Amino acid sequence: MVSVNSFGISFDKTKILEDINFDVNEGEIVTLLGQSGCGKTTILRSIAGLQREHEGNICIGNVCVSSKEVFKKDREVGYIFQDYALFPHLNVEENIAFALDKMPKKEKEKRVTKLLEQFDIASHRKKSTHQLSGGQQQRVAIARAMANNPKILLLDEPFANLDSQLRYKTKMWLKALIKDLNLSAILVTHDKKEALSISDKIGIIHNKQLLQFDTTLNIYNNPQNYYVANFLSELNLIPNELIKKQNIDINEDKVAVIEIHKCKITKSINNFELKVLDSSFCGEYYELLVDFVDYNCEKTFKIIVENVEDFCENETYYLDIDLNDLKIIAK
Ligand SMILES: Nc1ncnc2c1ncn2[C@@H]1O[C@H](COP(=O)(O)OP(=O)(O)OP(=O)(O)O)[C@@H](O)[C@H]1O
Repeated sequence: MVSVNSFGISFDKTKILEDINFDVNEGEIVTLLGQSGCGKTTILRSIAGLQREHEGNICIGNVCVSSKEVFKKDREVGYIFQDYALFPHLNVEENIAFALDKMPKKEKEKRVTKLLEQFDIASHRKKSTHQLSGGQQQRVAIARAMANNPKILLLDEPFANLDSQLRYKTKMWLKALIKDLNLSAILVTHDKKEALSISDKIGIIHNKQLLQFDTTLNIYNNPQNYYVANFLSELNLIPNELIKKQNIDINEDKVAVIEIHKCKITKSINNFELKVLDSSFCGEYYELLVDFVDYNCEKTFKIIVENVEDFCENETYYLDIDLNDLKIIAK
């Protein structure tokens, strides 16, 4: 288990993160989500012991690993870097063996062979890393991270360099590996779909803080505020004045949101009069960009339709929604 307690960090006197608290249990995949530069990698680096100057403490099992006296071998951490960080001057098997530098030679050879087979890269063992595809490089990086049988796996954007098909396959394969070995895994990504599909729990980082940390379903269904909700779903925002016209209570601290896929467009008259501003082709569907007549949307309001020929910019349409699908949440 990993336990991050009252963690905070500053660089050049600028606070990057403050009072971050979360736990990752065995067999659990936790994803940290947040905008670029919010501090996700910094948290991973601190857990791996690569960033020792920080506030608070980080414990792995019963050992508090923030102190300078604890060496990397005691941390039992495998780290898969965003760009894989393979050594270009070493071949595949040497890259993996590098993680086992203190092991006796015979034992090391056996372990490397086992890892090459386990991660399906045995036929590439003598290749240099630049002769490998992105997916193969990723497997070498994972094999190297797993070489010392870590209990904790840290993954920084591990699927970023893979095409969508390989990304999906690798994600499912990695999830099974983490569950089989009962590892505690922490994943960093920008991709909300990826986070939702692989994680047991999600933490959203914003403005130096961990805004919300919860199980994937809880955080998706009960977002604490608009930032969290908008990070995890494709949402439309309905102006508060229009909501009040439906006799729904809403104050200035709150906003009314609805998932885009729950919004339809109709010609039947209701209070949500719309004008179509633009449309764009998205492959299997079109996206209509609309706005309310007399009420300005703060954000772009999108509606998915199968066909754009039925809609023209100068005609009046109405938003068709089930009011039960509306969520009133904090701003
Ligand atoms: N060693 C360092 N010295 C100074 N500033 C640093 C250092 N490491 C990180 N930072 C700064 O801390 C902030 C957080 O960086 P970090 O890499 O953790 O963000 P991130 O959320 O992982 O970003 P991304 O999603 O773009 O990878 C950034 O502003 C970065 O410039």
